[in-house]
Amino acid sequence: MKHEFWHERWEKQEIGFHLADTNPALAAHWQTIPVDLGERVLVPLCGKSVDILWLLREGYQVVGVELSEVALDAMAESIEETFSLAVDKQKVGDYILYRAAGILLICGDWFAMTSYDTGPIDAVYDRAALIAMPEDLRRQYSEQLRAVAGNAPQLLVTLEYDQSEMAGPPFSVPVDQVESYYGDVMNIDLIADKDCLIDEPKFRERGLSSLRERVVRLTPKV
Ligand SMILES: C[S@@+](CC[C@H](N)C(=O)[O-])C[C@H]1O[C@@H](n2cnc3c(N)ncnc32)[C@H](O)[C@@H]1O
Repeated sequence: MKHEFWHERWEKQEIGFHLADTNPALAAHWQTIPVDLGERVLVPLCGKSVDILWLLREGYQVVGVELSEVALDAMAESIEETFSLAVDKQKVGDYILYRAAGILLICGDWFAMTSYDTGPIDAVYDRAALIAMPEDLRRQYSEQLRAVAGNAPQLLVTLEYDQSEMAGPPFSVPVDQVESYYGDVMNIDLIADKDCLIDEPKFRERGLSSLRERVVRLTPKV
């Protein structure tokens, strides 16, 4: 997707993907990810996800990457309110960095990011990031994730539906596609699979006849 598409979503607040509450899949399954408290969790394409607040509350450090300054201004405000701390915002090179103890939010293009920008990553939480990418960008997204986070374990929430019934985003990304992106170096375990069309009237209105949410755990092959 062009950057303009996402900037416009945030300017117009057309952000149907944003959840007011912690994603139940994160709360239910994060403990199955081999990462210790205090370690650094990367949240690519983070928007203003309240899942970041959950990870911080649990005791992890968080690195978020997001294109939209509107989103990260809102994220920084929630962090300040929730944890009563000041988030420092500074333009550094091509990025705007938001920093506080244990928190780094990078405003910039994911595809330009390096591991030098993010620092070392111990685990990844991908909700609505891989599935926000059209098919022609998905491999590049996964290669970028591997470049930035190496083989860090990952909790990935994906959706599967008949792509001919609805144009994304979100796009349908079946588990075998996840396997094709990461399976050479990661074990791919399907840890939850639910029919979620009943909870998603807006997708029913967009023409979907079936929608499954799949939670996938990726751990490095030894
Ligand atoms: C579907 S939203 C998901 C946001 C968040 N993960 C959540 O669960 O609410 C995708 C996000 O990716 C951001 N994004 C899209 N392309 C990007 C890029 N190239 N670099 C950084 N962020 C990007 C968009 O601005 C948008 O906030």
